[in-house]
Amino acid sequence: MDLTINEKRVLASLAEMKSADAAALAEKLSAPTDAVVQWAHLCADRGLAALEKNVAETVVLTEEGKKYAAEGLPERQVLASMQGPTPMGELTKHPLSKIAIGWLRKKNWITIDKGIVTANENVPEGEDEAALRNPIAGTAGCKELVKRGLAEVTETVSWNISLTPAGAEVAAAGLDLREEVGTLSREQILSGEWKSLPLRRYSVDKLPKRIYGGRVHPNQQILDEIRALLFEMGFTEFHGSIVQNAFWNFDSLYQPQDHPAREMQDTFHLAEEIDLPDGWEKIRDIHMTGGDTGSTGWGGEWSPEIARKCVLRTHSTSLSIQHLAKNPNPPVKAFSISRVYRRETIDPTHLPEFEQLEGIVMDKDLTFGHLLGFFKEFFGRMGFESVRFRPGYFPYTEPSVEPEVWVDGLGWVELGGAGVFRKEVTEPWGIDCPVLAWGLGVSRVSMLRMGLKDLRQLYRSDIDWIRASPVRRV
Ligand SMILES: N[C@@H](Cc1ccccc1)C(=O)O
Repeated sequence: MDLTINEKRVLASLAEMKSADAAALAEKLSAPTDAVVQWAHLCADRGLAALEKNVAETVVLTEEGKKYAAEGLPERQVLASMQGPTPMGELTKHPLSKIAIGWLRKKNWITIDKGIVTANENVPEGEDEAALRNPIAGTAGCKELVKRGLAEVTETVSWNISLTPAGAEVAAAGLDLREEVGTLSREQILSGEWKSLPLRRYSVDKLPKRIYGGRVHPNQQILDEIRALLFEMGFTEFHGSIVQNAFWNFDSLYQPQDHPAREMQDTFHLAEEIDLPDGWEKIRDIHMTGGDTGSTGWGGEWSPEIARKCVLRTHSTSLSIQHLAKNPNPPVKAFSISRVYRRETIDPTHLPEFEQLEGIVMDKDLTFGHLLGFFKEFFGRMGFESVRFRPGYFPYTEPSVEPEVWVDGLGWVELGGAGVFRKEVTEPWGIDCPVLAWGLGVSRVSMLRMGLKDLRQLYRSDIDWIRASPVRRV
């Protein structure tokens, strides 16, 4: 029989003690009682020991109960305070009257006649009062106290453990009580000593404790995946400052200075200003008259002061146009994953700070069809099978679309905007071939990939969620 060392120790001690209380056995074995009970149960499973469970109830008075044990129950105290027949109005002035009067009536300790309360004669100690003096579990008095919240019953479990005849036999045959060996030394192996050592058995069906190594945050994992995918598709990456002047965030993108997106409630405006780049006059002219692009422009005034004022970038298209201004010659195929900032009321699907995936492709002979084709390919590789396009509007693109992907259970989900940059946007920088451009909400993609209902989860330091959250294909 493959007894563990602990089972053997239990049997050996029982052989001496015959039968023992678990606590006594625990003391003899210098082990916690719980552990000893567990080992005894293992012996019992093999038919070598028998356990008898005893549940003892003990009654403990609550704080309130202790107080009444010293001062008497409220009804007893109020009764004692009465000197002859008392008007009810008078009696209710006693601080304990609220509790006491009900009990006085129920116990029939008083008689009330026309508002006058008279104490009855012969009011002996009740079972509850006796229990208050001497609480004995199980008595009617104690039950009453428990009901009134004056006492609590706790259960203590004790075990009596004894050897069965089979156990006695095993013990009598002799038990090897040497410590089991968990690791073998080189010497023990070479000398052959290992053959006679009591080796600890491995339990192969026990699960080990889970160890959590470090991991990349699931949201970052998705961002990394998107970057890798775009590099694979031949894109380069661009970066830029979070703080932009209105010129790059709005004006260079042919967004009129009175455009609602530029209002206080939509944008974080800063006190700083940044000077306009060389060639800014062209942008002014385009806004006012169309310059020499053939456009009519927006008309009206255009203020360089307004254009200098800084904002937290509201979209990464502000970086795209700067990348193009620096690289006006084809081909350009570049992307950026950047945080952008908008004044949003925080809710499960809106945050004032979120990531955008911005992309531009510039080359001779590119068409709108290439843009749609790119999305089919890109989203397909991201795990979204169906993509469709809804007409959209942006001041800087024509035509414009809003790509949507199909998500089972949600339907069509809008992911951002895209289009072909207008000549009002490209011509000032000497760009003369088509530029496909898009900006997508990456957090949306993350939510869909992780099956999240609340965007905020992505930014919470919720270690359990981070450990458990799978990043899956949609
Ligand atoms: N900037 C747009 C997205 C977009 C980018 C480029 C072209 C067209 C649309 C947005 O933030 O929603």
